[in-house]
Amino acid sequence: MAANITGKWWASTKFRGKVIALRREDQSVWERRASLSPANVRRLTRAGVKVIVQPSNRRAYPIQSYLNAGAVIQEDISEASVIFGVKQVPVDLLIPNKTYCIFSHTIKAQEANMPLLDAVLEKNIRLIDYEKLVDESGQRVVAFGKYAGVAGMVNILHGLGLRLLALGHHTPFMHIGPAHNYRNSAMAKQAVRDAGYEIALGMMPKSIGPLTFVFTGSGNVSQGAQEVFQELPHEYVPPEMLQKVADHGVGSKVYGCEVRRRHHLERKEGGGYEHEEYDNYPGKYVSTFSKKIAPYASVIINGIYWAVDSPKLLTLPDAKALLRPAHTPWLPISEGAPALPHRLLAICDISADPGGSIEFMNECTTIDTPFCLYDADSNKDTKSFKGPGVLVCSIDNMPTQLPCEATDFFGDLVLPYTLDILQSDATKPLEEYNFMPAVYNAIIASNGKLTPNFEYIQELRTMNQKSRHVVDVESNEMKRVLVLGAGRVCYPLLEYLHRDPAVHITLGGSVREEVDVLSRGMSRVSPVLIDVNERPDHLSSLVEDADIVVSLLPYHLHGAVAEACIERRTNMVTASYLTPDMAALHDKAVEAGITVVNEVGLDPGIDHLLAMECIDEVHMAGGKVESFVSYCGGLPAPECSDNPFRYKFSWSPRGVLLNTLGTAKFLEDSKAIELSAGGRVLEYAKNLEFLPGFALEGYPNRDSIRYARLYGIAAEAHTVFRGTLRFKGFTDTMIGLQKLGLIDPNPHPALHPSGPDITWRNLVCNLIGLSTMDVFYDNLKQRVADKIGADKLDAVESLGLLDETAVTKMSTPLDSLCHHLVGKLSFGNKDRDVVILRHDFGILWPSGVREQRGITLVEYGEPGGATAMARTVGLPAAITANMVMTGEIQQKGMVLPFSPDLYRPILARLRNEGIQAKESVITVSN
Ligand SMILES: NC(=O)c1ccc[n+]([C@@H]2O[C@H](COP(=O)([O-])OP(=O)(O)OC[C@H]3O[C@@H](n4cnc5c(N)ncnc54)[C@H](O)[C@@H]3O)[C@@H](O)[C@H]2O)c1
Ligand SMILES: N[C@@H](CCCCN[C@@H](CCC(=O)O)C(=O)O)C(=O)O
Repeated sequence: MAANITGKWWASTKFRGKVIALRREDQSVWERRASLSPANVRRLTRAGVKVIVQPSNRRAYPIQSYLNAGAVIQEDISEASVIFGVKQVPVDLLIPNKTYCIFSHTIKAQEANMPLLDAVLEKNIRLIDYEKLVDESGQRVVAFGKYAGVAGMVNILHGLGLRLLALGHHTPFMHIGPAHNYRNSAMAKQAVRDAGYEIALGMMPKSIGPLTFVFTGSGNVSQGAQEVFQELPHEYVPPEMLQKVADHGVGSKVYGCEVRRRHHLERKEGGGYEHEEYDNYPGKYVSTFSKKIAPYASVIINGIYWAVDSPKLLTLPDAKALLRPAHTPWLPISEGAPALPHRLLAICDISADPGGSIEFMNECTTIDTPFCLYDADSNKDTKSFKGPGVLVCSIDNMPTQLPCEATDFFGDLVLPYTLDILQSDATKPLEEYNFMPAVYNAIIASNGKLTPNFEYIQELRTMNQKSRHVVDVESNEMKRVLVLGAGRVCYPLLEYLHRDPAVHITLGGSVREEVDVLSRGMSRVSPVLIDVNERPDHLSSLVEDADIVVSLLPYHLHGAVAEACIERRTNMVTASYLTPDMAALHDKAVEAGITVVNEVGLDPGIDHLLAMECIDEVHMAGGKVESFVSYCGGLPAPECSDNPFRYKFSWSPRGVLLNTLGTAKFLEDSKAIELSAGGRVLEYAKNLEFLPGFALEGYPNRDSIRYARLYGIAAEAHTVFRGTLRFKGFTDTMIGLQKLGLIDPNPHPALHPSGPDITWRNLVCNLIGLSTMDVFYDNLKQRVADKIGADKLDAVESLGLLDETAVTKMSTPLDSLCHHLVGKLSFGNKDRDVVILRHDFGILWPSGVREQRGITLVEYGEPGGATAMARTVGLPAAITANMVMTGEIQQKGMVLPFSPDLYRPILARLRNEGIQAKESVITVSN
């Protein structure tokens, strides 16, 4: 209810003898406001109220003006029964048994202000919070909001000028200063108007295109901001027209768009918006702001009230999608008139809720440092105008930048309630008073207790304390990562995650030595022995204790881990292909609300990221990808390729061998080619010349046609091929072993672990069908040569497969051979590996020009240190895990890294780790 102060209230005798005080603000050096202006004080003193004003040279209204208004200026305010202030009061300055009217910031149980609330209760203070002075419809009746809007808009126009300059453009906004540089809002508006004349005269650079300003909310803040905006030559458009003006509007004015709830909120189920339902059940709604409105905004001025359970306007992943180049080929750009990096240039978050409606605003800026640049790829803020990102201004005390007007505005609103409040004597029971409902409902504490409406604060505190206690006790406020598998690619992942002191890692694996060795030297890595097949209960409890699981187990075990993650609602990351088993868990993962990111290693992984970066860029510029041929290999560096395979194991040996038996599908000149299992892929090997200094060959790897679809090039590409890279000689040797029957994953009676011992020579005799093992050695060699070709005999012999040494029997020929080869083909301490990844794109541009683009990544490992394979698998997986933990990836279910909000930040962070591909371009024809 609005208070009525009409009539000759000042003539009433009931105010005579009352004493109130206006305290000096001490919460911030910028705080120049007061809650009552000299004009307000004059009215009170005329009514016989004694108003004591504490001296302050910082207050914008000089002390003389309060003196002239009849106030008593003195340090000691203890005589007053009611003390008015703006911001929180230091605990030791709270005077017992008084009524205080302030913004206490305690109603959400804000931790920082709980000591203040405790002191209020202890000192028997009656606390009235302006934020809770509301009318019958729940609308706040006293607020500085309008001036937050005015100051915010001036600030963001000032920031926009500086940001555009850093991006290479002088604009009329350069002549607008920060709000506190102006004596009052009229002078600030004059500066805005002057900038507006220049805009109208066509002085905005053409290459930046039209500017659109989106205002969220329609309350005081938004209205204040729009008052300033309207000083520019402008046109308002409805949200549905925003895209059109963002693309094809003119530069001689700016465009405004006021976005109300109904424009972007819709029911999760069934769509539509209903005001009352939303007020009561905000959780039933989603916001389409990030998809339908934000992509067409140059500047967002956020002035909505945001409650914890209501949908966010912009999430962390939204920022990644928005901060990408806009497709505006019609703008006249050149080196001296560069294109903007993306359309969204600046956000003025006047709502200033860290982690709230603008999720990536995680700390308010200040009047001293009003701006930061938020870079979505690194998920970091910098206090700079230069570099990648969107400019954010989120000062939470903007009205104090225009202190006199803010004081006048607020004081006029609060004065009528002051008349009611000044009867208060905190020593007397609340029941003795008949406060007007607005005032009564704003009393948070009285007579040593929270008032009934605010008892929830105590519950909220208990809840907060409990959850903090759980965090403290159980995880020391740490993020808890469970890494499963302590094999060849694990170390760089651990090292990356362990850099964050707030991360604790549990490293689980079935081999004690592996988990112990890797945990050594990293204080926050705890080794745990676990066989995930044998101890599902143990797995489940480890998963329950984790915030995220990274599975670096052999890929056939990921399914069991994913089931445990679904059961325990824990997110998960793997570097492995999304197998049909894993894909089948998608719906369950969505239902459990968890994120499972797959294929974020090297191949699959970095290959996808680089492919998608190029494909999206080509598509954005109107081109087509006609062919995509990609090879990747984890190899020994050439100087370490001293064995018949020219190969050493830098990742799971069994996986390497099994892959030679897999099926493959690819598209070659519009013809789909399918290769059956059992070794056909090796027959398809061919020599490769893209790095002529290396003797490379390659053969098809799995189903490439699936990726044509997933990459979005199925309709335009005639060739899509993904292959495995080896040094020449690998496939010949492997074909030889296949022909001998050694690459066979099925059990063989001679290899039963509890059967009789057998030598490699005898096993080979058996496999090639010799009835006797007692065969003359030269004869055996001849028979082997007949079977596999004479050219492959040396390889078989030098691998010791014709020796009289015992086989470690592992049931199948493949596993027994794998065990044997691990001994022969492992990296020694002085060896190093190399990873080679090559993409060749055939691109057709709209002009008809054809281009051949090569993307090449060559990475060497450190002798005795991390292999290139481990770095290129472990780092993207670790970066992804980190992004899931920070909320940068929020998509639920089985996720692949094909969208820019994933591949851009992962690639950017890999570049920071020194992992960077090179690009070469050849224009082919016209
Ligand atoms: N995307 C890529 O580029 C890429 C590259 C390399 C590896 N990978 C994948 O990453 C994963 C790890 O590869 P790696 O080279 O480190 O493998 P690895 O064989 O060297 O290590 C596997 C680890 O899993 C452990 N393990 C095996 N069975 C287990 C069980 N039942 N319970 C608990 N632990 C068990 C082993 O002891 C070992 O620590 C594999 O799935 C692999 O296919 C992906
Ligand atoms: N194709 C290259 C690089 C392989 C990296 C390992 N990738 C595994 C992933 C298996 C998985 O975990 O799903 C593969 O088998 O290709 C090469 O063979 O040298």
